[in-house]
Amino acid sequence: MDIETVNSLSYEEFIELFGGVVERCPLAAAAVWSRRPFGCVSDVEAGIGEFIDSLSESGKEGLVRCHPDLAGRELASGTLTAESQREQEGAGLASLQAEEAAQIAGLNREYKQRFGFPFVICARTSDKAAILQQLQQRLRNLRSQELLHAVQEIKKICHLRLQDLLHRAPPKL
Ligand SMILES: NC(=O)N[C@H]1NC(=O)NC1=O
Repeated sequence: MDIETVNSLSYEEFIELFGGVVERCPLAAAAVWSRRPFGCVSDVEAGIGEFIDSLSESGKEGLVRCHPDLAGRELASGTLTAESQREQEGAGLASLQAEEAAQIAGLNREYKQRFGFPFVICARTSDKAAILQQLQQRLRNLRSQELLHAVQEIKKICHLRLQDLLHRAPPKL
């Protein structure tokens, strides 16, 4: 999809297409709408990045909380967003041994208790071993470091989701 196509989308079409690039936060796409026309496709990503950076600390925490647990209940029940389902399956989280699943669930719980938001990592640039290692390591961070880290991971997830969309054929909306 080229930039002319992106610029020609109505607000509703734009949100339908880009509303999920930040997990369960269509506001991120809605916030960049007024920046049209975009000069190039990476302007969309830059705009979303700036929107995220402009959030207050509690806003950033809210953004992190929009993310489902990795290998959590929603993966088991098939109620994740299509994007998250694909990402978690790709990292091997849908086929964990019972012991691995219990270990990740325990660490996710510990992480949430310590920081008050879920552990977020870009699953597509990771695998289950790296996720487990990162969970253990990041649990030792300060809360402020972790919030920054989680926001960086959200931007990576957003980048890859945008790449998927932009390399797709133009939408038939
Ligand atoms: N908790 C968490 O990291 N969730 C996610 N990571 C990812 O790549 N997709 C997600 O939904």
